[in-house]
Amino acid sequence: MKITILGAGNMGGAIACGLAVNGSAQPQDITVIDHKGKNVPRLREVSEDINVVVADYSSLSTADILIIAVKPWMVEEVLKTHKALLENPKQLIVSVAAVVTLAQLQEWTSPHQPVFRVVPNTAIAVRQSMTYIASQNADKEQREQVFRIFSQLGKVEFVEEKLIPAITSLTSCGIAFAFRYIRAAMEGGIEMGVYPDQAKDAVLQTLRGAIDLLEANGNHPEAEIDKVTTAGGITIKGLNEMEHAGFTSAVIKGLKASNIK
Ligand SMILES: NC(=O)C1=CN([C@@H]2O[C@H](COP(=O)(O)OP(=O)(O)OC[C@H]3O[C@@H](n4cnc5c(N)ncnc54)[C@H](O)[C@@H]3O)[C@@H](O)[C@H]2O)C=CC1
Ligand SMILES: O=C(O)[C@@H]1CCC=N1
Repeated sequence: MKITILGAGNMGGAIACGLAVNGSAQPQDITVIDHKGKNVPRLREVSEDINVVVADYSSLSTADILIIAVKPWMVEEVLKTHKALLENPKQLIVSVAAVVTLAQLQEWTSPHQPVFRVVPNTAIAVRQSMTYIASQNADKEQREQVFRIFSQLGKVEFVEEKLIPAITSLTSCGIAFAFRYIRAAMEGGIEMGVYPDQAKDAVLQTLRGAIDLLEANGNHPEAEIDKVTTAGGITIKGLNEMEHAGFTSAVIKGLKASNIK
């Protein structure tokens, strides 16, 4: 199965590396096209067998799966510019471009082309993405093919397209929100006299513990909070202070601001 990835940036590069490193695709079956050469050395370091090409679009016509990983506003242009090479009606067109819809992908390819809208996040670089997929004109086997690719790179779920903007906010943008929490907690720790590296370790292991607990027992987070907050104790003082400063409201507002339909 030949996979061409258009765009060797954060997403395209991470997908190529992830697939090559874990052996889910033969590196020689992966071609990465970028119109600039700056990312080539980084990809070559991961695997010398991946075909990394600069502005050579010939593999578009032979790929079984085309993964489009350019900026959203460039998707229409690249698909239209290279339309003559995209004539295989069975080729799976997979776009990771946020805000590009299935209807647009259909319009810019052909009316019966199997098209996929995929929402990963940057943790795809360490094969820990939460990836959501919506598709149109794809049969069960084609959906399974795309599912298999992304399940090598983290957790995958199929969703209806109408959920994609909210899911994008929670996961693709959400990873940045999680980093911001980590940074804020580190800064608090540093102000209290903890060294930065130690503060980072403390926050990361605490978050890991929180995730493992919720996954192990399936509880609602509030049930776990209840186990921590001793009546009259110190945790509730901290939580209430955070809420006075608008913590929950700030998170919800941020998520909604990123929920672009
Ligand atoms: N960065 C993120 O967290 C996420 C990004 N996405 C989507 O992934 C897509 C790519 O984003 P990034 O990888 O972050 O961007 P990026 O800017 O890192 O990578 C885009 C790459 O495409 C290349 N490119 C541009 N035009 C080209 C052309 N005509 N032919 C070949 N290559 C071309 C650029 O040189 C660049 O290397 C975007 O559509 C974005 O919405 C989706 C989810 C998360
Ligand atoms: O900020 C953005 O627009 C892109 C899409 C989701 C994550 N990064």
